[in-house]
Amino acid sequence: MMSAAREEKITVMVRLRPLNKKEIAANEATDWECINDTTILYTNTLRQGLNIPSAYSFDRVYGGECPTRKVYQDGAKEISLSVVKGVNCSIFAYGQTSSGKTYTMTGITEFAVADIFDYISQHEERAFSVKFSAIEIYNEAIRDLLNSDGTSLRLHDDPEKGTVVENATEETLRDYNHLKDLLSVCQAQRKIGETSLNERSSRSHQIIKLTVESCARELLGKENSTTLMASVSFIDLAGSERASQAMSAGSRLKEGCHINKSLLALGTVIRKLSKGRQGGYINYRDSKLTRILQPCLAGNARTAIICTLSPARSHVELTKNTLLFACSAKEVTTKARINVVMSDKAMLKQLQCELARLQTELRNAASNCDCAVMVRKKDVLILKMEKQIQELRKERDLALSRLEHVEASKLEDGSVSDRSAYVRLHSEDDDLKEKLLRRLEDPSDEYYREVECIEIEESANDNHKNKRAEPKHVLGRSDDTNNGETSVSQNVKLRRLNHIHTLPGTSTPHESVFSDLENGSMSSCGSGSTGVQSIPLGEEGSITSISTFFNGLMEVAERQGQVSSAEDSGIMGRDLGHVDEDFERQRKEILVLWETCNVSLVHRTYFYLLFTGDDEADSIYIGVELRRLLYMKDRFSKRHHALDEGETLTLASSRKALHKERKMLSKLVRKRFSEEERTRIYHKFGISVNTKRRRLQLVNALWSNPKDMSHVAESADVVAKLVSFTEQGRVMKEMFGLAFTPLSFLQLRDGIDNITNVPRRGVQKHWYAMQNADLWGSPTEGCVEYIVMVMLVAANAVLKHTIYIVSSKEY
Ligand SMILES: Nc1ncnc2c1ncn2[C@@H]1O[C@H](COP(=O)(O)OP(=O)(O)OP(=O)(O)O)[C@@H](O)[C@H]1O
Repeated sequence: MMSAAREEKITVMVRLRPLNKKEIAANEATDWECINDTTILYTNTLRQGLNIPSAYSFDRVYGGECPTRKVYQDGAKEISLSVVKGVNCSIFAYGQTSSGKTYTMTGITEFAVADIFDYISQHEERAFSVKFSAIEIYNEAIRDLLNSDGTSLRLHDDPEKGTVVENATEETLRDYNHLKDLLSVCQAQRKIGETSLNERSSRSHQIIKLTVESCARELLGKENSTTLMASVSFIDLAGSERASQAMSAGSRLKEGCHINKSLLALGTVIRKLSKGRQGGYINYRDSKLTRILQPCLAGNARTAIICTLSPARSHVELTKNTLLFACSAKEVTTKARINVVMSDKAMLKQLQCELARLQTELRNAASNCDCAVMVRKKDVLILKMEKQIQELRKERDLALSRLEHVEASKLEDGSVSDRSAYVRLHSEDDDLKEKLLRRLEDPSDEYYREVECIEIEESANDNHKNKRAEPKHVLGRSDDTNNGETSVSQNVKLRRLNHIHTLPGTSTPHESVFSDLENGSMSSCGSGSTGVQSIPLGEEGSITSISTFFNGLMEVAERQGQVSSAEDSGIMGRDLGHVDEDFERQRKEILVLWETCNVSLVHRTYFYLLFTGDDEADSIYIGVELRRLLYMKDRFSKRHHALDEGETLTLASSRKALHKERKMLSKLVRKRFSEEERTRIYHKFGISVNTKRRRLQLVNALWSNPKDMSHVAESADVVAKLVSFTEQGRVMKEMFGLAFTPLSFLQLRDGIDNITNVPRRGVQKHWYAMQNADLWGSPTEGCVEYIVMVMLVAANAVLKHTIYIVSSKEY
């Protein structure tokens, strides 16, 4: 295991030796001067042809008088002692022959080893071992300096350690004296020859290597121990030489060629390394020297190079070459690390930590990618949908249980003995119903006459004739008779209700119901009309309950039955032929608004089929429906408006409810239509009979094009059949959530049917309007207004029918 790499430049030092005896004897001049600790000057400007001397700067520059100890202390000690802390390092000397490499490196090695031993002695808490090995590269062959058999050693490229010399002898150093002995052996073994420049010229590159291992004593021998291991190399290169100067021949010449060749390779590597990435490919395999030195030059090691110089003018070219090499070397960077060797257990533990770290990284990476985010979002969506399904199931069960409760109540109240009897009751005596309907729709019947029952109070600025105008409605009385006591709300006033049919003899009805009629304060708006009817109100002017309201109606009906026998054969007049353009326009507008406001399909169907304009009261309903829808649309369009207290209907909730309704309707398709009918309907709505979800597609297509009147009519037909519109049975209740409406409503409706046997078709739309008024009820102005208006109109209509039936001789 290795720590993070620490990049640093190779430390380059220059050491200028003094002129030796031979040179002095030869009266050699010197042109080199160390002007400070870092700069050396070539002072022979004449020779250079320059006006100023050339200066060379390095980490340290040492003149001839400088002892080796100082060179070691200043530049090599700190690096060489890195070995005891687990960092590889190397110190080597480069220079021409006889420049003082061996002289320098011998001293450096001894000082360094001495300091290493000093360090070891000062750090007893750690157990150290120092191993010594020494090789030389002679004529491109590697020799073991601790082995005298002269066998050439091979180089091996280890994936972890890099290039290693195989089978080199390693001696564990016992002490400093042991080192001295070994150095002597090496010295004796090293190829040294005499040249004209050096009596003891080193003819090989020598590499002395100390490998230092240390471990904390307390962990010694334990499985989880860790060991620091590094090596320091002291490299004494052979000197570059000129054959002419060295006057070498024979074996010396051959040695010189190999030396120069390997030094040339080293110089090339250094030069390329100094250029960084621009240096191009570096072939360390050009020589054994560069292969072995590779870690020192560009790998896991701290390195110091001491370039030795001869001061003699006669060697100036080689000296300059050395300085050029030094200049390149100072640009080279190495990456040293602390080398830790782990025991198996420590390694296992460390690998486990590493595995955990990588797994965390992988998880983090996975969680950051889009795919993972999408999967998580989908999971959340699935959970949400599952929750919704559960809630829908609960709602369904609740609705079914309430429905059963309602039906059970009906069976218990004695009006019908069983379910079949109930159904029969609602479908029997069609002849009678038809007769009654004919009677109701008889245009010659002038039983009713048109009155203005509510005063028109149009604003002068109102360009919309009446139905879209913002109303100021007053219930049951005109302004001139209204003292405010009977208004439903101070703010809710009926401004206008056109063409409401009322009974001509109801100008003095039951006092508890129509007090206004009783006191004769009816406005006489409208030609010849006298009756203004008020619906039953509570003490504070509000509608107390539907029951009260209905009871009032029934009382009026009873009185009418007694007082108007002479008129009962009169006219329940309606202008059936009057379906004005305004009505059609509003109807079309409503069709579009239904779609915009996600109004229930069943509601649309009922409304469409019931309010066709064949009854003049329909214009009231249609006007009110239009106002209601415009109000809804307005509320929906205010996207961020805060819901008023009690307001629950929003665009989203309406959309959701419509979606729910469509799903429910889709479940009825198979039940209500034969296969043949289904095929025909699918075809009509452009749905393939082979599509899996054709039923849902069908209900989705229903009422989807409000501007196509034939589509609207077909949609209404289909929905009417789906919900058994003609039977008004169970399905209608499910669709409209009648299970949630007050029970009294159902009882009232069934009551009036059963008691008076009023033809269903004639009153059902009014009941429908009333029921829906209740369902839509909320404390918003629009809805209250709507409820009041609808109830008034519906009550009037129901009253008409009731009175008619009660007073009818046919009944
Ligand atoms: N700094 C110095 N001070 C005094 N004497 C020195 C110094 N450097 C070298 N010498 C002497 O110079 C001679 C040559 O030195 P050395 O053998 O170390 O050179 P070298 O570079 O190793 O040569 P080669 O490459 O031929 O082996 C030796 O006698 C040595 O004692």
